[in-house]
Amino acid sequence: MKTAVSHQTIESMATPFPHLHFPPPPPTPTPPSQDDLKRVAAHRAVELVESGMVLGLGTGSTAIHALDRIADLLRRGTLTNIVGVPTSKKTEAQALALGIPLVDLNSHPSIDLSIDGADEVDPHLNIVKGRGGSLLREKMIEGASKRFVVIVDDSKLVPRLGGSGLAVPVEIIPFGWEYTLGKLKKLFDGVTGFDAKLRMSKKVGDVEIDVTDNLNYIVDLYFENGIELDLGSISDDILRITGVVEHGMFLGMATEVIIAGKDGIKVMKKER
Ligand SMILES: O=C(CO)[C@H](O)[C@H](O)COP(=O)(O)O
Repeated sequence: MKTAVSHQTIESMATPFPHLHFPPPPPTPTPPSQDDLKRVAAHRAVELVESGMVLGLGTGSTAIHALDRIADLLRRGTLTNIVGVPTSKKTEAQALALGIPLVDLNSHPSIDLSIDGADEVDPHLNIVKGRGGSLLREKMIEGASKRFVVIVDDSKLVPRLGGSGLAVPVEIIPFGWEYTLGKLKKLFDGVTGFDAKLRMSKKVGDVEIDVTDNLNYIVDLYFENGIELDLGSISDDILRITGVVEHGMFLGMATEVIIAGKDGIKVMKKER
């Protein structure tokens, strides 16, 4: 009893109008997560999809948001008669699970619109792709597209390719891989901070070489200061090495890049 009285006294002292009930202050808004930003960029890109289109379906944690949205619009009947060309086996499985009808590049060599993520985007809309290992199919499908829309959160913007410290991937054939790796190392001999490594993947209790959907290997090229050389020339030089299948620099291919940041969406468009 004594305790209750003294408690009320303290409360009355703390609140000048103890009979009034004040609602709790509104919660401070939490900043969007990186995944929220990826979703925002993806949903904006899907606004470009029209019924009847042939779509290139990208690979990765950003592209999956586009797939989800397309599937949702198909279910609602807002979009009809869409077919997708998947850029990887993983995307193929995801699209099938979501009920997106699929075709392939052989039957549909001209694609209306491709939507895909990227690892890096430079100010000229050149991009690096292939951290997920799907660079070859992505480059074929996105290269066959009338419109290629890249969707990223703003952490992917770099002043020059290679500048994020992530790799520029190169897909090579398994035969003689050490020879091809050696040739790639020689190409950038003398470039400060350069390194090249065969991509390894961890399997349960074991370490194994990463194998692409095309049963090839990947060499990751690291440029400590980003690529300071002419991108077109080094693209040609890499592709000239016998044993190299393709690299992950997509130069001049993106028609637009949709960038989501905490302050909103920015769209960079290729100059015509
Ligand atoms: O090129 C890719 C896969 O080969 C991906 O698009 C790229 O790695 C970006 O992935 P994420 O959206 O998960 O960051």
